[in-house]
Amino acid sequence: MSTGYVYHELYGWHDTGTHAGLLPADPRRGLQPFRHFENAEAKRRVHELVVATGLVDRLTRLAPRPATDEEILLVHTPGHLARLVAANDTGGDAGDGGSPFGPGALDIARLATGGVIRAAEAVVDGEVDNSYALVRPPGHHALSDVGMGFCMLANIAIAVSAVRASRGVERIAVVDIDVHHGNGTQAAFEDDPNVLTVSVHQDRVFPPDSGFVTERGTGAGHGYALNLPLPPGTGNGGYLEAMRRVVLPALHRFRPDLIVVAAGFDANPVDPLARMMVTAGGYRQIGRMLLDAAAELCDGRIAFAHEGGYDPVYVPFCAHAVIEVLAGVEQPFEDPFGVNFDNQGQQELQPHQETAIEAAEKLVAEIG
Ligand SMILES: Cc1nn(C)c(C)c1/N=N/c1ccc(/C=C/C(=O)NO)cc1
Ligand SMILES: [Zn+2]
Repeated sequence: MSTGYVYHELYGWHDTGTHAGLLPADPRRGLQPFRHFENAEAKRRVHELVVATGLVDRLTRLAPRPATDEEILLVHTPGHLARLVAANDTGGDAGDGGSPFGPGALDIARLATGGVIRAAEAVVDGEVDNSYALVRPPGHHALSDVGMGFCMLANIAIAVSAVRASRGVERIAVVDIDVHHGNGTQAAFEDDPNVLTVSVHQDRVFPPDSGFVTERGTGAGHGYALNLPLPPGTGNGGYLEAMRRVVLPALHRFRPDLIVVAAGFDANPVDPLARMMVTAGGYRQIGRMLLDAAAELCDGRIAFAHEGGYDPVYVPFCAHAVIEVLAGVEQPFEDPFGVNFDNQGQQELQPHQETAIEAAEKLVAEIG
């Protein structure tokens, strides 16, 4: 099993400044300066754990390249790119006031997008069996004409469009396990029946009023967007049931040629930006299920792109667990927090979670 791995030190240099977590510091509003939640720490520490455990020696390092204007414009408007180019010397905000960036950020964002493209291309070309792109800034909230939710460029939507254009890949499924709704990826392929987008997320955390089970895609794409908003507090039991009853059946009906995973780990029990309880062991099982689906449906072709996940201590164990599965590691590295989190009350599937799952499960049969 060969697993491609993309990481570059420049991803850690993306400067999101000293917001008070999410909002610009402002003494008049009582907002004391503090690092932005989307800072380098969690992702840099994922890489450090991958190196320190020796897992990196079992991976095939793939060097990222900057996404070209042409690739970016497959998804984004010229106006959006022009605004990012214009702000590249001074720094600015991706568009929603909560997504700041420093000088040169567009260069890093292009490298993140290009890293996901490289990871996807390597899988399609058979250079590796599967891949993991540990990139920053994230991308799954970026819309064609505006960035948001810490995202400047729609990394996965651009990579999906790029491999379709350059390699003629027909049917691509994007599974978004980030705890926030993958609104940007969904919007990019809203009317496209050849791209299935499935997002499992905490109900209405971000973007606000987004990710309802009623959002199904439009026109020819109706039925090819699937949303499963889960209640706060959902743990491994709820997530694995969502995988078994919604995500995997949807993939089997859609029969993709390639699976791309928006791998956010902010559904973990100690993440500052959500309220779920998925452990590294839970993520390991989710990764296993997705890898098995790829093996059954598309010769194992699956590429993961890192999205959110903000706790610098625990996210490394969650991402490491998934990368171990991709690399076929038999003896997983132990999660030192796992026992504690597994023993938390109500980790198993709860009735109100099953109700949410049933609502999405009904829609799977409509995937053509
Ligand atoms: C609260 C609040 N107040 N205001 C004004 C804003 C802008 C607020 N939250 N913004 C958020 C909250 C969460 C995210 C998560 C992103 C992610 O991890 N995606 O995967 C992004 C922005
Ligand atoms: Zn997220």
